[in-house]
Amino acid sequence: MLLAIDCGNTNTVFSIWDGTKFLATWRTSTEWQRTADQYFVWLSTLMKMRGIEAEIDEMIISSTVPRVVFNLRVLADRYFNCRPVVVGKPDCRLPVAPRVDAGTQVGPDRLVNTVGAWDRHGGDIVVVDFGTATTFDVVDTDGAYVGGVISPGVNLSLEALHQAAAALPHVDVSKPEKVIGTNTVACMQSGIFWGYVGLVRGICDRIRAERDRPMRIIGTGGLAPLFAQGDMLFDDIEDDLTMHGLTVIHRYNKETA
Ligand SMILES: Nc1ncnc2c1ncn2[C@@H]1O[C@H](COP(=O)(O)OP(=O)(O)O)[C@@H](O)[C@H]1O
Ligand SMILES: CC(C)(COP(=O)(O)O)[C@@H](O)C(=O)NCCC(=O)O
Ligand SMILES: [K+]
Repeated sequence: MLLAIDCGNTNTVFSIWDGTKFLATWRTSTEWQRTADQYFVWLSTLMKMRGIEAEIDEMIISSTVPRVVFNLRVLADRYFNCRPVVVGKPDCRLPVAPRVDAGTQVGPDRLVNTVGAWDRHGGDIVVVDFGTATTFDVVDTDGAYVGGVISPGVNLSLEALHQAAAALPHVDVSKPEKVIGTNTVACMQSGIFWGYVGLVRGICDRIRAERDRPMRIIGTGGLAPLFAQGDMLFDDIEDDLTMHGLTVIHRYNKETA
């Protein structure tokens, strides 16, 4: 069985696969101090509760936080007796090499999104991923990652407002009834919601214009469905795109070993 791990700056998602069959997924906060033993206790408890008996013998990791990879490698070695494939490391091959400036370290999550989108839809795609940052990953006609856009994440922006302005409270993101807010919270929610709708729309339009061809827009991340209520932003919303990409990269590395 394969354990695929997508470690973002806020949350780490574990998912378990029997070949291409999805079995289960669980989410924990990202903390680089967490040890292999802690991961194992947490994961094995959840697997037992779900009645998943078979043993994990393969692992793939994508991590935007370099420090957490050490303990995840220990987890693989100590408990699953395997050597993980780590996206972004020289010994992890990608189906199509990225075309970016020499020396650039592309976020592994963005490479994985690109591979997942290419496998499902072919090329000429933009993946919009609502994580800690909101990223736009552009997939060329041949499936290569050819760059994109990094914007501040939705919750990060809300938190920054709260931190920097004494009179602005912590608020959760939601779709406001009206654009013109008549209280502080409604004003902030409008700024974030309609601001991000405009940001996504504007950046995607400019990417399409720069590439001068139709591009399919795929939204992913927990907040994609919320922003899709504001405008026709996405052709598809695929919550499992990063995990799918991880399984594709894992299979590719196995087959080309
Ligand atoms: N369905 C959701 N509703 C509200 N907030 C969400 C939802 N899904 C994720 N978030 C928030 O969005 C932010 C990014 O989450 P996540 O996608 O896990 O980021 P990352 O991949 O960078 O770790 C976090 O602050 C998280 O709490
Ligand atoms: C842009 C990111 C911070 C997004 O991370 P996330 O929101 O998924 O935690 C991450 O992909 C990253 O650290 N990228 C490195 C720079 C780059 O992709 O060009
Ligand atoms: K992500």
